[in-house]
Amino acid sequence: MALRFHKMHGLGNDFVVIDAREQAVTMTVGLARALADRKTGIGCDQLILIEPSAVATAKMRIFNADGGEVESCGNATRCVVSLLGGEATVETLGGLLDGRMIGGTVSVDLIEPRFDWDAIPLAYAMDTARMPLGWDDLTDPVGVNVGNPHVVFFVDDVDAVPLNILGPQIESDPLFPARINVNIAQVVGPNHLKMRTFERGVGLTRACGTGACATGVAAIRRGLMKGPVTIDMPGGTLVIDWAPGRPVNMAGPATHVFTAEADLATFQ
Ligand SMILES: N[C@@H](CCC[C@H](N)C(=O)O)C(=O)O
Repeated sequence: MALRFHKMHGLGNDFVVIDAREQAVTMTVGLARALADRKTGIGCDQLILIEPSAVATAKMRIFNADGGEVESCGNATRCVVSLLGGEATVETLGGLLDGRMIGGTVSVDLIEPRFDWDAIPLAYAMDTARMPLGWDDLTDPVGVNVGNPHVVFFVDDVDAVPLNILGPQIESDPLFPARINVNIAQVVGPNHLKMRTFERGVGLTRACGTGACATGVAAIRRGLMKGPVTIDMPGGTLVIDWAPGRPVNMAGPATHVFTAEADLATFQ
C-alpha cells in the first residue's frame, strides 16, 4: 500500500507528517520507529499523524524516533498549522494549541506552563546517596512542563557541556519516570539566549520548539530577562514570549520540503 507523507522541518527538527484524514493508517511503536529510521526508513526526529478532531481543526499525534508517543512538539505544531492552511487549533495530548501564520512566521500559543519541579526537591533531598539536583557541572535546574516535560540548566558556555553524554543520563534518571527533555542555555545578551537540547526519545536535535518555550519561561521566571526572548539553537532562532498566568507563545518558521509516497509493505 502507498503511504502519502510530507517531509517538513522547523529549524532542522525534521518530521514525517502523515495525514490520516485522507488515508487509513494504524500507527504502532514499531511502524513509527521503522519510518523514522534514517538508514532503512524515511528518516525524521518525530513522526506526526494528523487525525480528525471533535474539538479542534485537527488532532496531531506525535511519535518520537524511538516510537514512543508523546504529548507535544512545538516545531511540528508550526508545520501542521501551515499544512492546515495557516490558521488552526490543533488538539494534542498536551492541550489545545492555537496557531496562525503571519508572513513567513507561524505563531503558536502553547499551554500555560507548569512548574512540576516545585514538587521534587523534598523527595530528592531525602535521597542522601545522591547529589542533590545536579549532574556533574549541571546544577540548579528549572523543571518546566509546557505540555511535555523539560528540565533547563543555565550554564556559562553551552558549547563546553558534553550534552551527548549527560543528556542520556538525565533523560533516563529515575527521578523522571516518564523520562525528560534536557535543555542547556547560556545568556548571550539582553533577552537573548543560546540553547541546545537533548530530546527525550530522539537525542541531540538541531532545534526543539517546546524546549525553547520551557527555556524562555525558565529564564523569565528566574528573573534573568524579560520577554520576548530570542533563542538561538543550532538550527536557527525562535522568539518566545510569556508572562505569569499566560500561555507561552512561540514564533518561528515552518518548512515544507516535499510530498511523496512510501511503500508501506517495506515496513511491515
Ligand atoms: N521536537 C519537539 C519536541 C518533541 C517531543 C519531545 N522529544 C518529547 O519527548 O517530549 C519540539 O519541537 O518541541
